[in-house]
Amino acid sequence: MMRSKLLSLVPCATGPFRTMSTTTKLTTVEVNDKTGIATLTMNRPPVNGLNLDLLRDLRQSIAEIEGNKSRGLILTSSNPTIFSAGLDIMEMYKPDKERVRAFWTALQDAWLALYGSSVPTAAAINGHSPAGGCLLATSCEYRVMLPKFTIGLNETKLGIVAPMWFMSSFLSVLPRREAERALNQGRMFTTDEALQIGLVDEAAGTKEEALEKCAQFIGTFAKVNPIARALTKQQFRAAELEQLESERAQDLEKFLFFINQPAVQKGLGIYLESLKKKAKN
Ligand SMILES: CCCCC/C=C\CCCC/C=C/C(=O)SCCNC(=O)CCNC(=O)[C@H](O)C(C)(C)COP(=O)(O)OP(=O)(O)OC[C@H]1O[C@@H](n2cnc3c(N)ncnc32)[C@H](O)[C@@H]1OP(=O)(O)O
Repeated sequence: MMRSKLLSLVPCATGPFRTMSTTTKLTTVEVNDKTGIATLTMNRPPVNGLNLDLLRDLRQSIAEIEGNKSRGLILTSSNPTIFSAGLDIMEMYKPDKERVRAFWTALQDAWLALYGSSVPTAAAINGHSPAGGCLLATSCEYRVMLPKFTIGLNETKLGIVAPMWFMSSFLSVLPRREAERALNQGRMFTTDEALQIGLVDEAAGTKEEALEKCAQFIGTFAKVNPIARALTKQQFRAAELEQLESERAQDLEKFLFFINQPAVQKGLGIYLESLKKKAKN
């Protein structure tokens, strides 16, 4: 994919300074040349639905951030009210056989890249973050969320099941008892509830403040040897990463089998209709 490079002056909390910015249609990577921190912004209107293209783009941007020696990665959204609406249901509803395989593979790749990233990661959750959106946020090491939005793994409410590795990310943040209950209930947490339970680390009043708090978290590693930090993180996350690596073919087949069940297709169709009806009103 062609990626246009440009230098831009962008305002930020500590004043305007130069950032190196790489833009594709669906994500933007901006590296602050003072802090060395990269901001990875999802930009797929209307709701940052994670489709094949956005997932591939995300993975490519994560690789780029690791390759350009950034000091950290902050994941956020260009949409003022939605971090990500999760997986694009259109990829799973009446799917094309080949595309849906590529879609799930791209999701596995994006998760492996983000959860296993060698750089410190933080999510500035500047909008709603259901299901796959929550997966992205909980794959990061730190979360700062804006008020009056919701976050959680709501899969059971849609009649679908979050795979083991979705649960791994959730479990790396929440105690097992809380994670199990929330997943079984398909519970969406408000910002206040998420803060209280520890699903997010901090609240912020504005996106700029959220980005600043994420940058402060990444700054806590300034005096830590980066190789020792990266290896320590990878040791913590190795079991979950290796599990998906070694079972990704079976995971794909399980997904395909499940998603092609008539009852699952019917449920997704009804859910899509309800979303569209709500959007019209
Ligand atoms: C044991 C073996 C297991 C194997 C695996 C089996 C199964 C696989 C499970 C996979 C796990 C799934 C993870 C997911 O992420 S599923 C997606 C879940 N996401 C949601 O439930 C969110 C739905 N969306 C919303 O709640 C809202 O849209 C919102 C994000 C809160 C934003 O609200 P608002 O600003 O009011 O926007 P609208 O609702 O009006 O939406 C605008 C248009 O966007 C369409 N939309 C919204 N979300 C999605 C989506 N996720 N996918 C596709 N399209 C979406 C919506 O229909 C509107 O479209 P329209 O303008 O054309 O009407």
